[in-house]
Amino acid sequence: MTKLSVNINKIATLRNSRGGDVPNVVDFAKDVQRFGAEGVTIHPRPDERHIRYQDARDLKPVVYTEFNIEGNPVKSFMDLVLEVKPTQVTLVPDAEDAITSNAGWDTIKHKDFLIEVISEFQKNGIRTSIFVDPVLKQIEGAKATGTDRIELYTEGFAHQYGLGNKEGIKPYTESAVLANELGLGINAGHDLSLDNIQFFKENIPNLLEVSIGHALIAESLYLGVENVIQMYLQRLK
Ligand SMILES: CC(=O)[C@@H](O)[C@H](O)COP(=O)(O)O
Ligand SMILES: NCC(=O)COP(=O)(O)O
Repeated sequence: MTKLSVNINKIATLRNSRGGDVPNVVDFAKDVQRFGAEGVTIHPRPDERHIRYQDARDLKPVVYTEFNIEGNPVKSFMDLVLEVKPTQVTLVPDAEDAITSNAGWDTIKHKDFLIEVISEFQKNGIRTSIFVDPVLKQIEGAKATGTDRIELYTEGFAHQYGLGNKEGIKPYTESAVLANELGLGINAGHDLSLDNIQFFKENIPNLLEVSIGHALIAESLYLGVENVIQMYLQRLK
């Protein structure tokens, strides 16, 4: 059984574009859980261009499924996560000016740093996951950090799958087999979608959780727009 955690960053992006509170991210989080989502993911960035630090605090009392906060463990992020105490923190080595996450950790180079921050979160009862590329030595390196889980960075798979190349799954399957042998839990995310999720799941043994945002929100727009247009037309008769 693989849990679906909905990343609601894009809802905050839409809200921020008008400066008000529509759509409301807390209501959206309540609704995705009502509709069956098994987790809510946010990825606050230091510039707060979508999810704001205050959103994390406001979401804490309403997220009764798994609450996953992702981000680069700079001091302000660490303080926030230690205050909010989500179910899981996912550490992502994203540069401040990156449009979106674009690489996993070098778990060998940053081993000491990761050991330190991971143990701090674990001491506070927060499960840890670290964002990694599907590279065997990076999975071994992840094990050495003491993390509970890894999150496989799936952009490469999604890109290849979109081009019709199913071989792109291979490094992910091999990484998952190794992670299972090492006793690491396996999450995955980035550019997963209705098109590629089933194939991905079928090829990853013991996939515990996926976090999906960009495609899921875009798909919701496409799949909902007909209904909403009919509702407007009804009111304009
Ligand atoms: C780690 C990861 O792949 C996602 O959290 C992704 O980075 C979403 O962040 P943005 O919504 O800022 O693209
Ligand atoms: N961890 C991945 C995530 O939360 C969502 O990534 P995306 O679906 O917005 O690419």
